[in-house]
Amino acid sequence: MESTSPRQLPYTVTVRRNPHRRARPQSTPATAAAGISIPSCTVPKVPFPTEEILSMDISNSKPDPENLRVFLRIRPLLPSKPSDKRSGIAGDTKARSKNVWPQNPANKNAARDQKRKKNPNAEVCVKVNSARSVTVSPPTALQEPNRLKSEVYDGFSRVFSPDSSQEEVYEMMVKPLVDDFLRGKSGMLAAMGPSGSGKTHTVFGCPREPGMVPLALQHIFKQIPGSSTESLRSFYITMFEISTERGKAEKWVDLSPNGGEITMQQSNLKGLQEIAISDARQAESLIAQAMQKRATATTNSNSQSSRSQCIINIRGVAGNFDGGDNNQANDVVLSIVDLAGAEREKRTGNQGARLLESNFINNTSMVFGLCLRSLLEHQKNPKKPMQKHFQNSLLTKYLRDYLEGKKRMSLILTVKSGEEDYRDTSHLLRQASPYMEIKFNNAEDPSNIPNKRHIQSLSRTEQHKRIKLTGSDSCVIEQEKSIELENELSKEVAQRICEVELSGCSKLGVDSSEGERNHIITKNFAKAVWNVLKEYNKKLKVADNEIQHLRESLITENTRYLELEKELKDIKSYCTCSHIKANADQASYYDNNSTPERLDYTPKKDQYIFSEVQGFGCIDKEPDIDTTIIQSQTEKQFDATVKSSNVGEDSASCLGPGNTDQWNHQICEGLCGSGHSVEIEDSYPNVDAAGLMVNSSESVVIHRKDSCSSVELGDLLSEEDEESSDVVYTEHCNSVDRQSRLDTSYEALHFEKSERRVLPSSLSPRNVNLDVKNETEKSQESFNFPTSPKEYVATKKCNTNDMPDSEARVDISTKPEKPKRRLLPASSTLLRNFSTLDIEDDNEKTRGRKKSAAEGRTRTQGSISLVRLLQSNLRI
Ligand SMILES: Nc1ncnc2c1ncn2[C@@H]1O[C@H](COP(=O)(O)OP(=O)(O)OP(=O)(O)O)[C@@H](O)[C@H]1O
Repeated sequence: MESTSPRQLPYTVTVRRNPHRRARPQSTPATAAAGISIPSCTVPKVPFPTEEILSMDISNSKPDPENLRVFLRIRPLLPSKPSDKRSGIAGDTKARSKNVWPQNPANKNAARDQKRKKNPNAEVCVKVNSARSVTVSPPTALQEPNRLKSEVYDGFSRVFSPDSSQEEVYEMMVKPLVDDFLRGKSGMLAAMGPSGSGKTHTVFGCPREPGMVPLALQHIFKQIPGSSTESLRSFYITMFEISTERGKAEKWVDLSPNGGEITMQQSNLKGLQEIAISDARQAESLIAQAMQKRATATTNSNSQSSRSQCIINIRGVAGNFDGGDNNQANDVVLSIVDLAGAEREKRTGNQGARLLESNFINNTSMVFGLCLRSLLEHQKNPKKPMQKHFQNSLLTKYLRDYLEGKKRMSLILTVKSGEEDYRDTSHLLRQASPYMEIKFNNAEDPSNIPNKRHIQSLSRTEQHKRIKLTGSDSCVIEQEKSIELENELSKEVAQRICEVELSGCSKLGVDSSEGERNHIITKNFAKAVWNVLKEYNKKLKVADNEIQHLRESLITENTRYLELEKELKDIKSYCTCSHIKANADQASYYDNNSTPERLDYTPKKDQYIFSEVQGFGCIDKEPDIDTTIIQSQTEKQFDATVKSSNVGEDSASCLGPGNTDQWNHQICEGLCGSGHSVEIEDSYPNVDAAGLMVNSSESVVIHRKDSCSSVELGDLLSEEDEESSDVVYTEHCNSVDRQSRLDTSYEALHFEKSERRVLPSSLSPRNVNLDVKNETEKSQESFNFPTSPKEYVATKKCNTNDMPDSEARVDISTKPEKPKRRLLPASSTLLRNFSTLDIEDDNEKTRGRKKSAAEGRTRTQGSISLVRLLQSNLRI
């Protein structure tokens, strides 16, 4: 797996927990034809790891989605003032103070201030844990009755402590947005928080402490001379608010110097003045004028509480400002939203119009929060559609793209740290802290990915009047652009897209286009595929080496097989008759050099031959010994049926007592002349005469008589032409006492005729007593007969190739096998009759015995006569 187990790829991706079961390796056609299976070395088929490739982590190809950045700023505890008035802001404080309830909170605030002076940290509900975490603790008075506990909120992009300055907040929160804006990336910053928590202070600030907008403008125009912002050569600013008229309806108000009420058509604001800005000072002046127009009111929470949602848009345009060639397709917008703070009726004590405003403000804040919550839930569970909460307020309608995650935005949460502000602070953090999980996966960049909607919006935007500010006073209203200009802009947009894709764009690190992202994905995928192919190439090389090794092994095995086959043929050739005939000369060599050692060259075969020779004795050796009967050694071995394929086929030796030598010699010569070898043992010179009959193919039955030795060669000639190599030795010495000396009178050593046998026998004279046992022992010592069963079996196997095991078994204790009946030719019958000396007594001698098949035959009169004649002629 895993199989040999496949190698792990370098970009290992766990694709299969349970590796696929691999099919058994199938033998190739070549090996199948050769009948050779190579299971262990067969290279398993490995499927192409498509899943692995697809599951590879190509981290560089897809940037991590950007989360919604949520900041938290804690307003410091401020000493209460009888009347909070901001310089430069016109307000009817007298009129508003009438609506504030309770009418005179000064006494209450004074007591609180004294308490705070004694212990500034005693009444703080928010404590900063770290740069990203805060703990909100309920006041002591609320802990036990309401069972409130401290809450820890973590994960903020940044937590600004009460001591943090505007510059610090700007550097950490707004400056990145401005930098992105200058690089062509739009963004929005929205300030949320309860009333009086410092939203307006953070966004706009005051002359001593300028807020984010003035600092951003200073940053923008300060960076223009540099090279990094040369792409954005002109900027425009729009300022407007969403307020309510007596709480009944929302309205758009243009906060520009000459602005008025505007309307919204679809997603566009009709009548909104866009003021071109050339420097930071000009822009700050416009902001100041806008703040004077903004609706504010005095509440118990804030002496100058904002009663509307204020939006500031700074649009950057590429190209020359003065030339009028505004390429709005590449516009980027930096939006800063100052939301009206949610208010609690009990705390604010609003009544009448303030109360209606408060409801509008709270409703807008609620819808704004619902939109973000819906976006978050949709991102967590895509099956859950986003609710269209944005339709419930003008603010959310305008900020739809941001609230649906299509554009990047940031949130700054402002809270008050006083213990009386615990509920507002806790509510805001519980509501807004989950927004940190919102991701901008499909954030569009209108500067680089223009779409139809964007172009349409641009065309509509061009219809608006533009206010060109050459100073603090002058303004120039630009004429409407024609449709032809729109087409030209579209062409230029297309060219710009091509340039960005081809040149790689200098903004690659910041804003990778879709084409570049696809290119990176394709590139990494190609790398992954290339690595996989390299691994497979290595595997193929290893497999080739194994195949080569197996081929060499196969060749070696074939060669070895051929050698073994050749050896087997040689062995078979040794076991055949023809081979023995071919080795007749070697047998003669034994005749002349009959030493036991030399007979061992083919021990399994020649031992038997030698045993026969041993039993047969020699014709011309030591005539003083009449007869030596050498039984084949180990009567027990040869008493049973011994099958041998080679023994006795060709060897024959005849011994005859005295006057029978000549005849026997003739017999021997006849046998030898017929191609049979005669095995003559020299190691037994005392053998005087013996009746020896060797059957070349089948069997020889020797009957010893007192008068003379007679040899019955009944089967000799009859089976001469048979090619059977099996020889069965069967020796039955029915009348011989193996433990006693042989009686001088010949006892018939009757060897029952068996199918194949050679019975070594020798006839000794009457006066000669021969200890058969001694001879047997001597022969065993002299010759290497297979005395052990194992050796015997080995010998048997060597000599009887075609013999069944059942026939090859040696059963010593069992009865001798009955000779099989055979039809003998006439010559065999004749010879057998001839070998029977006592014709008349034949029937009497066989009386009481088990009649053999041959003896059972009736002789014809002619054969009897012929036998008598031969006997008389041969003087037997
Ligand atoms: N960080 C601060 N440091 C000093 N004074 C602050 C800070 N934040 C707010 N203030 C003061 O607190 C008062 C209320 O602030 P601000 O008007 O900005 O609240 P707000 O959130 O805008 O309230 P509203 O929603 O009602 O408009 C102001 O007088 C302001 O000067």
